[in-house]
Amino acid sequence: MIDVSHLSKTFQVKGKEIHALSDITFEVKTGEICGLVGHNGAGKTTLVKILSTLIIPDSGEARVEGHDVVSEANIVRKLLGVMTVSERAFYYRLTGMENLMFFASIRGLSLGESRSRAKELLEMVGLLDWKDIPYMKYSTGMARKLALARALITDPPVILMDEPTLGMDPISSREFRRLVEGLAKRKTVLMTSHNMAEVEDLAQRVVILNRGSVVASGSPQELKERVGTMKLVRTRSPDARLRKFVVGLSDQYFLVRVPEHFNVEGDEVRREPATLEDVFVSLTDEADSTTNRSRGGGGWRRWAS
Ligand SMILES: Nc1ncnc2c1ncn2[C@@H]1O[C@H](COP(=O)(O)OP(=O)(O)OP(=O)(O)O)[C@@H](O)[C@H]1O
Repeated sequence: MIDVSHLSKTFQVKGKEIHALSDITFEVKTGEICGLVGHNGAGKTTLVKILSTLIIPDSGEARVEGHDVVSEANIVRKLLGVMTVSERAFYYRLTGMENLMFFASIRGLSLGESRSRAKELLEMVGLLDWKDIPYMKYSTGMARKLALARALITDPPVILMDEPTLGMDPISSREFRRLVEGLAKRKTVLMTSHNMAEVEDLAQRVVILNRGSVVASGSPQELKERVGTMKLVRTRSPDARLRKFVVGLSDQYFLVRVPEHFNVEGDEVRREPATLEDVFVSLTDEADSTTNRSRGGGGWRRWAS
């Protein structure tokens, strides 16, 4: 179980305050997959880093299986499996098997235990045939599966995944989702993602972050019902308010997909129930490109070694 209560975190950059998280509250129950979504810079990674005990919040509280991530950080680390997109997470020249055995041994397993656990996990994620191949030969999908296997070494009750399927092809990411789904029955899973279809497919609970605040949370169904029906309208001149709803261009017209209650001048093309992507677009501001920093900061390396 993950319990986040009134959590805030501010960074100082060149004398300027960046409110990465402001008064965040939500919970994820055991057996649930929670999708954490938000634009670039919305605060997702900051939240995952706080839960992973890598950075400390300014105020509020976060608990993993009832343990405080700040005062009981050592206990929390043992309860977590963390999967990130960091390319530096594995040793390139070592095989999948050797990598997993290495990480198992630093988690305190004996050589024999490390070998059998590594084999068990490689089988589980479908990489047994690749166990003796160096990591540098792995495809993106295989590398992600190995990262999932590593997160599971100690069979932790809580799994945190930061954009786990980034860069994966549709078939690999579907396979990956089924793996996570199988796991999640016994665990608590929090994953960040920019892929709304993936979140809709996997998550029982969705938390939408906008500029560091929770703008909505609930099941995908609840959130979709909240937005209701969307209408597709052909219009000549979408004003600034409509910019984020533009889904295409046709001849001299813009196609905008807006919630039913929006007044838009133009011809209505069709109406459809809202998808999770519609919910996201409706409830969040446009992405702020200035917050799109490079990823994989030093903090994650603590999990990689
Ligand atoms: N170490 C840091 N120092 C200064 N500012 C930071 C730091 N980490 C994050 N931020 C800022 O905090 C805000 C939230 O960043 P965060 O990485 O949590 O967003 P995100 O939702 O994960 O974004 P993305 O989808 O691009 O990964 C951004 O404005 C970011 O620039």
